[in-house]
Order: sequence, then C-alpha cells, then structure tokens
Amino acid sequence: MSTLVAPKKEAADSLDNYKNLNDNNKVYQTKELNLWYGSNHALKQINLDIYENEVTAIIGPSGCGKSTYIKALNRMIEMVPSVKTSGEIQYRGRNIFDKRYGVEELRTKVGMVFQKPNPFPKSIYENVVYGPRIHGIRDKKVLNQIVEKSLKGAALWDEVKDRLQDNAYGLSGGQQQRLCIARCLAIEPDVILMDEPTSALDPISTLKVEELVQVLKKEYSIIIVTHNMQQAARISDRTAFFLNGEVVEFAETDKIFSNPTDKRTEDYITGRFG
Ligand SMILES: Nc1ncnc2c1ncn2[C@@H]1O[C@H](COP(=O)(O)OP(=O)(O)OP(=O)(O)O)[C@@H](O)[C@H]1O
Repeated sequence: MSTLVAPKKEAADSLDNYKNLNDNNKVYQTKELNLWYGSNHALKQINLDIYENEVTAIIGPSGCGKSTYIKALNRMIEMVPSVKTSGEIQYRGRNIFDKRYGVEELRTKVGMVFQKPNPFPKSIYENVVYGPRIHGIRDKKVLNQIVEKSLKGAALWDEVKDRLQDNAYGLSGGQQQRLCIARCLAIEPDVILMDEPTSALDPISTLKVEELVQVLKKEYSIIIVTHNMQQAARISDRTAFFLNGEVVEFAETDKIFSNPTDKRTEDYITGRFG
C-alpha cells in the first residue's frame, strides 16, 4: 500500500527501537477499561499501554472518547458524578482506581495541559510556583530555581525572563500555552497529558509547542489528544485510533499512517470520515 501520510522515520528503525520493550518501559497499562456517563457507555474494553519517553497520540472523530480516556489517566474524570468505571488503569504497576491510591499523589506524577491555555490571573512567576508552593516549598531561592528551570524547559525563559512579575494574561496565546507547560513541569511530573494543546494556537506557536514536545519526551512520557493527523504523524511514536469509545487500532505511528491494519483507520486518516 502507498504511504497515506508521510511517516516520520523508517519502519525498520522503529522495529529495532521497540523490540526490547518490556513491562518496565510501560508507564500506563490500561486493562479492559469501561467507562459510563450514566447510561452512555463512553469507553469500551480499552486495552492500551503507554511507553515511557515516547509521545503517544490519541486520534479519532469528535465524541469517540479521546478526552474521556486521558481524563481517566489522572482521575479527573471523577469530578463527573455520573461516571462509573470497570477494569483497571495501572500507573507504574499500581491500579489508580484502588481506594488506597490518593488522587493527589497521582497528580503530582501526572501533569495536564488543556486545549485552551488557562494561566491563573497572576504573574508569570506566580503561575509557575503555584504547584511547588502547594507542595510546601517556601524557600525563595529554590522557587527561583524552579521558575528558571521550568520556563527554560518550556522554551519560554528567554522571552519572559525580564518580566516575570508581569501578569500572565499579557502573554500571547502561544506563550500562555508554554507557560501552562512550564507550570506543569514545575511539579516535576513523570507523565504529561495534553488535550489538543495546539488547537487554539496559530501555526508558528503550534510549531513551537510541537518542537517542545519532541524535546520533553527525552525526560517525560507524553500522551497527546489531537485532531490534527499531520501533527500526530509528525510528533508521535505510537498512535491509538479511537472510534465510538473503542480502540480500533494501536500501533507505531509509522504503521498507522502508512499501512494501517483496519479499514476504518485508513478511512479516518485519509479523511473519508470524521
Ligand atoms: N461530562 C460529561 N458528562 C456526560 N457525558 C459526557 C461528558 N463528557 C463527555 N461525555 C460524552 O462521552 C462521549 C465521549 O466524549 P469525549 O469528550 O471523551 O470525546 P472526544 O473524542 O474527546 O471528543 P472531541 O474530539 O469532540 O473533544 C460523548 O458521547 C460525550 O457526549
């Protein structure tokens, strides 16, 4: 079959890269996960592994359960009272739905960046130190170091280092989104969940965030929901295609975009529906 969307790298390379993977490389293991909003069965028998230091893209048409799935990964989904689940999501080998698993503990390991940049109406500095302060860090010198490190990590430091006390709302949309990434890095997470992080951004800001994701994956494991197929093909290592609450196909991104197994995946990535 001909290539449908330009693959990022040769499939042969990626086979070599992945053949040594075992359970220790898995950050998340989702086993037979079902989720209902009341009577709406939104996630059906999901089995999905997330590997460390990779970017995993979640694609699929509107309403197929992408956001629901990533909000399950940090238990944000619990904020919806009608939600019921069955099955397991293991994070580093522990079932996150276990009653003894504290949600705060999970959220210090799993940061999230949303579709629309959502900085607090505070200074750039205060946005970044918010999480560390909640975790009890008071030492000004340490907080200053965290601010510099996080803003550098989010590729924003050079643009804001001389105006850290300015209100975050004065930044451009793209800068605000990188500030939200910096706020996330400040708690030193293990995983970063991104729910359509570039959909509200212009092409140049989008490119900056995409480049940033490529750098961040060296230290973090990233799961990104995107409607942008080119973006998934450009930046992810693996892609899961969701449809009607099910995972139709989950494979290396090169495979999904050049030689998908399921006809429905091919139809979706070639724009025949969705
Ligand atoms: N808070 C909620 N309460 C009730 N139903 C919900 C809630 N959030 C989502 N749903 C339902 O769950 C299903 C999956 O929605 P979800 O937002 O996860 O899809 P999605 O693939 O992320 O969509 P989009 O691409 O449009 O953001 C839909 O039927 C939706 O109506």
